[in-house]
Amino acid sequence: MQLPDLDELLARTHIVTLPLVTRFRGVDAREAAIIRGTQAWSEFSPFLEYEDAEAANWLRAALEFGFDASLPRRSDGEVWVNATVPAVETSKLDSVLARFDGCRTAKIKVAERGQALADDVARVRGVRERLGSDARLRVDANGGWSVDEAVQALRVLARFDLEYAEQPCSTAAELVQLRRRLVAEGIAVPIAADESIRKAEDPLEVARLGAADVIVVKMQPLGGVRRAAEIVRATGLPATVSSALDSSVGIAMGAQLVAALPEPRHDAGLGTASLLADDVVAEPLRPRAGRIPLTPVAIDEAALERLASPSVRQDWWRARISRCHALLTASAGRNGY
Ligand SMILES: O=C(O)CCC(=O)c1ccccc1C(=O)O
Ligand SMILES: [Mg+2]
Repeated sequence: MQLPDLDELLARTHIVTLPLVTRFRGVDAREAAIIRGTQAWSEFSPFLEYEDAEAANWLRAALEFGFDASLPRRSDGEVWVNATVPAVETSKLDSVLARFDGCRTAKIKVAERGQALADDVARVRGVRERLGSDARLRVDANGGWSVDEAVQALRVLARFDLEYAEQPCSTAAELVQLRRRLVAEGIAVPIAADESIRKAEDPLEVARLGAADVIVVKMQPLGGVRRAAEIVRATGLPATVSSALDSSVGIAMGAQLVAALPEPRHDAGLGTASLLADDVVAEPLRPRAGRIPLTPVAIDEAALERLASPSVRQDWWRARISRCHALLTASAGRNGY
């Protein structure tokens, strides 16, 4: 695939600020670059604190999706998604869950800084009570527990029957230790790796070490549909595709990764358009009857204007895209793009 040159890429780019319904990952709004590709609308939205070397992978994903005519694209069918429950108080659970129509799986954030295990227990119990015994519940600690804390927490949370615990501890080595301790203590909670895949120098280390039962894959940080699918294949582990709290454009990119993976598939963390108070498409990809469609999204040009970021933020993003584009161009000889 030919990289679009920088001027063309920037001319095709809109920088937007999307307000969130509920605070998530410590922010109230999500900034994103929405790109009119030659093949599809595409998104570039690495988190603000990420360095260029890491953000360049996200640009690679955006370019593949927007400009690569040889990327297979499915427009029929649907993707099952999970409800994503931020680390809210139990009094907010009804209003959060109401945004995830028909979801049979929920992922609940736990180990939030400043909260206690009792808060996590109350939240998981509250979701179990509301969704019933047939629902699959996962928790995501974002690496917030030590091995001891994770054993203690999962011993209690296992009562609510967990599909898995995502990134309970921060390093792959800790996940290995934790899995041994859980087996030794008869605590039946599978472990999923997220940050240990998407932020690792070597995303296959998790599989080699036996650090996880499931891997979480996000198409932007892993450099696109093909690279992410290849990582899943190479690990040989079951995968959950998830968003990085993207606009509906990024969600549609994630849905194509789901479609590229073999079945059976875990319900995907692609219900997160429901956490946004505004979006760049006419019909946001919010779950209905627990699913989102694979049809290409229709951009709302008026929304791109309404949500346009302040000019200092536009300048910041355009400079970031320029630097990441230069990094990709420099490595294009080896990687194709
Ligand atoms: O997987 C989901 O349900 C939603 C996506 C999500 O949780 C997430 C979104 C942005 C950044 C990090 C994460 C995460 O999985 O840790
Ligand atoms: Mg996670």
